[in-house]
Amino acid sequence: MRLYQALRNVDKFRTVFDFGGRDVAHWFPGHMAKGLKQMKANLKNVDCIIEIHDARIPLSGRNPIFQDTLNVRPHLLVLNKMDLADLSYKQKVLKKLEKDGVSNVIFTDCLKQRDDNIKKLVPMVLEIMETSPRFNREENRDYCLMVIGVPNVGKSSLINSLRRTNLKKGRASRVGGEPGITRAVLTKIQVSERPLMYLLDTPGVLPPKIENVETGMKLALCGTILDHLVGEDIIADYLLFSLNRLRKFGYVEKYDLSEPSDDIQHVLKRIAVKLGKTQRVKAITGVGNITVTIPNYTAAAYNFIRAFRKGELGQVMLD
Ligand SMILES: Nc1nc2c(ncn2[C@@H]2O[C@H](COP(=O)(O)OP(=O)(O)OP(=O)(O)O)[C@@H](O)[C@H]2O)c(=O)[nH]1
Repeated sequence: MRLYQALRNVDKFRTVFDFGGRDVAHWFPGHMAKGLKQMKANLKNVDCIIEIHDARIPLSGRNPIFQDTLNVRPHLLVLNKMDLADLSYKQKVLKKLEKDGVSNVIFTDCLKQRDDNIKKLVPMVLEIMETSPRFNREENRDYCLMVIGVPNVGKSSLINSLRRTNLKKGRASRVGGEPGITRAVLTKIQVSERPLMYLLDTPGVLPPKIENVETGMKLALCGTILDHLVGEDIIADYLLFSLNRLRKFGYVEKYDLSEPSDDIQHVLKRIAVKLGKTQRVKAITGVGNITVTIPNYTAAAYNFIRAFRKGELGQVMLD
């Protein structure tokens, strides 16, 4: 009976999120131009681009800056953090990506000690490369890959996971930079013996493409944009909105709520109380000073967002 009432309640929840006229222009600092320039300069030494993105937002935020290059160069899209994504949408996502011209896609979990998909990556890359012409590098017998992607999607983790899986050791032996590679910055790391395959050990960080505030908010939720630039309070509210929209009510039980709620202040208050995140503040009243206990909303918002990013509130597909 209570569940029935609670779900009826859910029907009255927000269906559209009010972004309050926020401007995303300053959400991404412009310091990445240097990295981009360097990446472009090194593309001539690269046979295949491994683009990595967050599996929870397979369509949002990918930077098309490399599109021109990607069109002519073998390209594999790795959708990482699959452990956090609702994979019941996998086929739909693959179809949509294929429609957009992205047909080489693999889902991975780079934190897993042994991820079968990571094992498949080198053979898949080889297959992609063998069916495409090699640009500028016909004479080379080894292959070189470059990992690119927006911040925090797991580029370094992918490189480590590839080393772990293919070289069976923690650290790969480094090889010196080839002429033409900016030696101080880019080093090649072997990831496979047969065929001989290397990847550039410094991943290329792309600024995400933020088409609108909602895309920006999804990127923020996944930890791609520094929280304080967007604001933890609004990220927490957008998280609550998204969980309700997707009917992912794990937060109700986790934080001892009586039912789903669309009111972020109410939810944060419950979280603060449950976690003991309260503050004692002095209040001056007509009858003297008293001390009152108030919830620490900021700490609660922080915890709510962290729990989501660790997968504790369920797997989601935000696109
Ligand atoms: N749940 C989960 N977390 C992951 C996975 N891969 C990476 N992470 C976590 O995501 C965070 C970012 O990973 P990094 O490998 O540093 O990402 P990056 O893209 O190199 O980050 P930048 O250098 O900031 O651009 C870390 O906390 C990782 O532990 C994954 O498959 N699943």
